[in-house]
Amino acid sequence: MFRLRFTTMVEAPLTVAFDVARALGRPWGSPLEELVSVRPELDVHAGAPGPGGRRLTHSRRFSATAAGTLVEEQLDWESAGWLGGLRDRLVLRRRIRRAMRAHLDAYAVAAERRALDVLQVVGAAIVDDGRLLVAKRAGGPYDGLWEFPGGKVEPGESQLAALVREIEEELGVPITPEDFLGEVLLDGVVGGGPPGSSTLRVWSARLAGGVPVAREHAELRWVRADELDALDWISADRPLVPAVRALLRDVRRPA
Ligand SMILES: Nc1nc2c([nH]c(=O)n2[C@H]2C[C@H](O)[C@@H](COP(=O)(O)OP(=O)(O)OP(=O)(O)O)O2)c(=O)[nH]1
Repeated sequence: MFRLRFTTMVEAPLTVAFDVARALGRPWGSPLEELVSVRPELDVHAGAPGPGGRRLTHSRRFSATAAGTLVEEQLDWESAGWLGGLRDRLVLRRRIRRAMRAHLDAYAVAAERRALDVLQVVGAAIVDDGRLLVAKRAGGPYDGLWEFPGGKVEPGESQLAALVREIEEELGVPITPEDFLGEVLLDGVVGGGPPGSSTLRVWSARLAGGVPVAREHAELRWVRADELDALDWISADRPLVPAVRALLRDVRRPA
């Protein structure tokens, strides 16, 4: 058996990175059978490409980072017999590595191009004195639910520039974004792109002056870590609550 690992960083939301990877398939002819598919985190396929009784398992993991989606791939190759194993190691491994590299370069370009058609939402987990600033939506389908202040990234705008602009518009204050906290899938169509493609990416942030005012929200509230669970969040945001809780605990820990 031999194993090959590849990593690719894609400037695209998790959903786009996952969907484009699935659509492009793999750089060899024979189809593999799906073993696991957890959109947008994990995709595992296995099968016997070509003659000789070899078995190949191909796993792809997708994780959100500040720079985009990190795609980690692993190929586990079981050869038929001792001689087959030697031949596969000497010849096939190099060939697969080359084919995968070309495939992954093309994949990154395709995913980044597709990402331009998908509307992206950014949010700020603004912390101060061990508390998080949460905002209650006013009107629309999420009326009365709590969220991270933020909004949609405009075409050509960087995500962090959009975050700073949205907070200035919504709360009337400047912020300094800090650490990337995570990315979650948004429900339905946020606007533009196929349904289910948009995600919310959240950064921790600090106030850089002033006092936040609810210009567009029904209410703003500073909450402690132990109050997070009880809030009536937009349901898409809930998976981010543990990261926010950890953030508030870190902030409170003495240096
Ligand atoms: N800002 C924000 N939006 C969220 C969160 N969770 C969530 O599902 N959303 C959804 C609600 C909206 O469909 C979309 C963000 O739209 P928005 O209305 O806040 O954006 P925007 O300020 O740019 O709005 P607009 O001027 O274009 O109407 O993302 C969240 O925590 N924060």
